Amino acid sequence: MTISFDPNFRFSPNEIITGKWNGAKYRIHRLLGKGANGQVYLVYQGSRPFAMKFGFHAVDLQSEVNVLKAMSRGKPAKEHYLTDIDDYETPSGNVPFYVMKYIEGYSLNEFIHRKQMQWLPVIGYQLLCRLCELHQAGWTFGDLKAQNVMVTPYGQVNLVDFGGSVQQGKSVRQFTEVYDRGYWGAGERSADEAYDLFSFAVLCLQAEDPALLKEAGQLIPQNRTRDWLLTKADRTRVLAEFRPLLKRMLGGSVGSLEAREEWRQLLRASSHRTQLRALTPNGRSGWIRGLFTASAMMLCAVVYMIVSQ
Ligand SMILES: Nc1ncnc2c1ncn2[C@@H]1O[C@H](COP(=O)(O)OP(=O)(O)OP(=O)(O)O)[C@@H](O)[C@H]1O
Repeated sequence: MTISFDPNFRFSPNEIITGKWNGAKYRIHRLLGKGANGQVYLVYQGSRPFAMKFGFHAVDLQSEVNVLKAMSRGKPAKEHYLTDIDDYETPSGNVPFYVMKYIEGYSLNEFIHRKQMQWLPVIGYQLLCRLCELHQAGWTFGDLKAQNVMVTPYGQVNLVDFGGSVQQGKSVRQFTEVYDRGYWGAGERSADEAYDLFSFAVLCLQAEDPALLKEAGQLIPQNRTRDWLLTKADRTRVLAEFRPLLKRMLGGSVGSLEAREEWRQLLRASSHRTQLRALTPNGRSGWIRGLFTASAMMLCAVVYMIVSQ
């Protein structure tokens, strides 16, 4: 019998989880995060780290597994994000879980806080790449928000929590209000590329202006409009060059492949300008200028590597 997992229950460090059907053993290390759908732990199999998600409800966990399986199709086994699906047997019944690649890093908000805002265009590009992969496979991510975007210490971007993902053409079933097109009266809650791109644009605006989430959450329904977001887009600084594209995403008039390509071009052009600025003498004193030049050159090197992949 499969049981619902009690949200207040916690596994202890060093507890061994043995899968009922596949027999794989994992050692619990620590809780990585918890949310509406389940708990995610960092576990080890020998010395290899993995992330293990226990679902509060088998049906929700199953739909996440379906997306992850679809995303792995056609890829070599070593590239699969999903590595095991099983049940954990307890005296009161089975608790379903799945095991995935452990993403060592920070959520988008934490990363920006640590690594500074100039990385935002690079992160944006990689996030668009992840969304394109999903869209090309026929899915919509659905619940795109800063907590569901993980950035590794080397600036690589991954999506986590596919609980809100649905096949294109269906209705979006899990969303977070401020990122939701419907909340802004800007379109249906239907799963399409434009739905994710709208959330992507809001996410970018929020990354530049963290107060946006609170302000937006307090708006009365009549004031929740696309125009309100467009005004915010006009105030972007780090993403100033990306404004027209962000506005088209808010307007639903661009597809994800086109957006990714345009973002790539803009990123490349803005990195050239950063490089020129870093190499041009200015009023900064010696060591400050050295630091500035070094960090600008590192950013440009990363951009070069990413856009030429
Ligand atoms: N593969 C992973 N590697 C590292 N950390 C992860 C991984 N998957 C999830 N996490 C962490 O666990 C947290 C909770 O996971 P997840 O978002 O899947 O749970 P949830 O119950 O579906 O949450 P929500 O209520 O937001 O839908 C994430 O925010 C992230 O910090």
